[in-house]
Amino acid sequence: MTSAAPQVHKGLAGVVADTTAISTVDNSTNSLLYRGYPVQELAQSCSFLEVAHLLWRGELPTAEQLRRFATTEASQREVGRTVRAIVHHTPENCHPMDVLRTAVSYLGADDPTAETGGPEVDERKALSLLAKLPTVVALDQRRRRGQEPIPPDPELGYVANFFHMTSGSVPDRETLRCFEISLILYAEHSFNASTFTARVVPSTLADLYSSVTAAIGALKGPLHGGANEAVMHMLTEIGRADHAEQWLHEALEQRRKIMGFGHRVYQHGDSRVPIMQKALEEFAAGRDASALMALHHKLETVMLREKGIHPNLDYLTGPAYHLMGFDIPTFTPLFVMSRITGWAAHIIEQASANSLIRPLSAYGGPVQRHVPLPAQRLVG
Ligand SMILES: CC(=O)SCCNC(=O)CCNC(=O)[C@H](O)C(C)(C)COP(=O)(O)OP(=O)(O)OC[C@H]1O[C@@H](n2cnc3c(N)ncnc32)[C@H](O)[C@@H]1OP(=O)(O)O
Ligand SMILES: O=C([O-])CC(=O)C(=O)O
Repeated sequence: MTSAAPQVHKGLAGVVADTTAISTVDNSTNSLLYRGYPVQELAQSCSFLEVAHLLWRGELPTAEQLRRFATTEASQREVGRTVRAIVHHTPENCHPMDVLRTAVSYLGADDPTAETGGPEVDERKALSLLAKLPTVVALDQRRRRGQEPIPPDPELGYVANFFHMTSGSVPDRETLRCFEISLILYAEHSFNASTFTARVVPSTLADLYSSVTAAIGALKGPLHGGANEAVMHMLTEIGRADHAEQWLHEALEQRRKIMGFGHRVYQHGDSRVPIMQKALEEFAAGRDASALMALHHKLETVMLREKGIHPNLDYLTGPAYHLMGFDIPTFTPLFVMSRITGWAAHIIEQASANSLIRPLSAYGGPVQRHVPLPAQRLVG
């Protein structure tokens, strides 16, 4: 008697892999809660560091807790000589995500407590990465532009310091706020591919740096975090609003995936899009952005009409980061600067109630056969 073929859940679609108390994405209401708070409310009135504290400790900080959290972050932004050398010597034609992944891997090797576990130790490592990742991203963008590095300024807030390190100046309030909103929206999104990766690694009892290194690799691809870059490449390829309709028809005919559209969880639109749309429109209003915004709007309208598929967050952050002056290959590293918060929260949660993550597979290879003798197989 043969047993029934196991049911395969390709891409783990629809599979509930574990319980989490960190966030929930509700497709039926298009809502997203971080530790119970609607992301709309967090984006409206909180700073990114408050959200990081919320994700890691479960509660928004008091004024004193926030002061201590921000002081520790500001004091840890410097990276040592070896990390600066890693950034400097990694080939310029590699992707900045490769540089970031390598830098995090090195930071793990350089931390004598890397193998030590426990939520407090892991949160300390995560805060150190939260502080250092912007420094690495800024160093890399500047060396690719042939510019001298700018050291972090501990007197500046997290977002202002990042702009200072990349461009040498702190932009206006609208730019800072639009960027901060993007970080809050990118911070956490339940069991997405990179976060699931971040949980698989510590499920073997490996350390936080190994987990973050692997998660950076998972975020890089254009079906996930890499889409924010792909959106801007696509908009550049289309060029003008009056080209959008024909371009889209041809792309769909060639069965191309339209970057920045669709989502595994949301069928009726990404809960974060309206918030980011408003932030982008307010930010773009005072800038010379009307041609890009017209193209952006047109493509979205035609895509919805032709395919009924809504944009995701990357469709908004791509042009926002472009208008803020970041180079396109830096966009996914900006996502990493934010998602380190969600990844670390999940790493800590996974460790607190661990079970090795090891699914089954259905076998689809050849039936059992026997290795021929050398005289029979090593011929020709
Ligand atoms: C922050 C983030 O990571 S958000 C996601 C960022 N990624 C992107 O923007 C890349 C473009 N989008 C996609 O590739 C997909 O929508 C994903 C990967 C995000 C989700 O994929 P899945 O849930 O596996 O859906 P899948 O790719 O099977 O799509 C289902 C159907 O919708 C179509 N579809 C979904 N997204 C798109 C798209 N962006 N362009 C064209 N068609 C699409 C598929 O072709 C498929 O149609 P079919 O059933 O006729 O073959
Ligand atoms: O949830 C997902 O699959 C992808 C996503 O939007 C995210 O990680 O922010």
